[in-house]
Amino acid sequence: MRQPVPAAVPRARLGEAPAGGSDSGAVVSLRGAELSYGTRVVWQGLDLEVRPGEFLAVLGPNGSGKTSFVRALLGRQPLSAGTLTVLGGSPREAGRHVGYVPQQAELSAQAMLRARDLVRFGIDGHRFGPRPRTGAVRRRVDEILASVGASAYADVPLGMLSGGERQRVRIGQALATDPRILLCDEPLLSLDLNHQRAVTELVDARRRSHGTAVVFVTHEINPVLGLVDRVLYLAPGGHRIGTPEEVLTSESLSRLYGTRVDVLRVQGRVVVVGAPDGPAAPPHHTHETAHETAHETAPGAVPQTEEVRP
Ligand SMILES: Nc1ncnc2c1ncn2[C@@H]1O[C@H](COP(=O)(O)OP(=O)(O)OP(=O)(O)O)[C@@H](O)[C@H]1O
Repeated sequence: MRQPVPAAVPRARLGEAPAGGSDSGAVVSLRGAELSYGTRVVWQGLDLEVRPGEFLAVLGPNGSGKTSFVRALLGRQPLSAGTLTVLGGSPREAGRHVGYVPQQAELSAQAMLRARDLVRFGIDGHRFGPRPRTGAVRRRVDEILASVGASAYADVPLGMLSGGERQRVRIGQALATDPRILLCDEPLLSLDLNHQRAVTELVDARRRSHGTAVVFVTHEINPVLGLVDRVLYLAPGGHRIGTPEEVLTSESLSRLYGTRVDVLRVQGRVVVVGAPDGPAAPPHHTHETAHETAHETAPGAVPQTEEVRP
C-alpha cells in the first residue's frame, strides 16, 4: 500500500484502537462477505479491511456490484453471508459517521433547493423533531460551502448549477456531519477533466486532513490513480484486492475476466484493452480468498466488445 496513513492526520483520529473501530483499527471490516439478489450472487468471499485515511477505489464493469457494495456499507442492503462491521458496529449504527456522495442524482426533487439548503440537510437532516436554525448552524454551513469552494453559489438553486458545481455541493453535504468514512458512488460521472480534478482533490484533502477513509466507486481509475492506496476490482469472475500496481495488470485482469485483457501504461495513465463491460454480468460460480489470488472465471464471462478506456 502506498501511504495508508496520511502524515497530517492526528494519531488520535487514526486510532490504534479507535472508539468505534474494530480491534485492528479498521473502519470497515468484511469477512467472507457475500451479496445476492435472490439466486443471483453478485460478489462473494470478500475479505477486506479499510483503514482510517485509506483511499480505496472500487472498480469493475457494469453490473459487477459496485453500487451494491456501497449500499451494503450504508446498511441499505444486507449481506447474504459473512459479516460486515462499520466503525466496529452495524452499518446502520455507524450511519451518522458515514458521508455519502451519490451518483449524479435525479435533479427534479432538488432543483429548487439552494446549495446551502442541501448542506444544512447534511447537518441536521438526520435528526428528528424541530431543526435548529441557529447562527451556529448557519456559520457551519458557510464554513462547509467555503471548504468545497462553493460559497459563490451558496444561494443559487441546484437546478441552475453545472454538474461540477453540484458535485462540490454534494461533497459539502456529505462532509457536513464530519464523517469518518466517505462513500462516493461514481462522483465523477459526466464531469469534465477540470471538475474531475477539483472533486478528487476535495476528497483527498479531506482524508489527509481528517483521516477520513474514502471508498470511491469509479469506472475510470485515471483521475484518482495518484491518490489510490488500494483497489477492489469486482468482475464477473470474482474480485481482487491490492495496490493499483498489483491489480491493474494484464495477468490479473485476464484472470478476473477469463479472457485476454491487456493493461498498458501510457504517460502515467492506465489503458485497459479487451475488458468486457457489458451490463449483464453472469453470476459467480467459484470464489477464493481475496488479495493476491484472483477468482476463477464464471462460465460465460466472454467479452462481447473490445473497449479502450483512456
Ligand atoms: N434491488 C435489486 N434487486 C435485484 N437485483 C439487483 C438490485 N440491485 C442491483 N441488482 C443487480 O445486481 C447487479 C449489481 O448491480 P450494481 O448496481 O451493484 O452494479 P454496479 O457495478 O454498480 O453497476 P453499474 O456500473 O452499471 O452502476 C446487477 O446485475 C443488478 O441488476
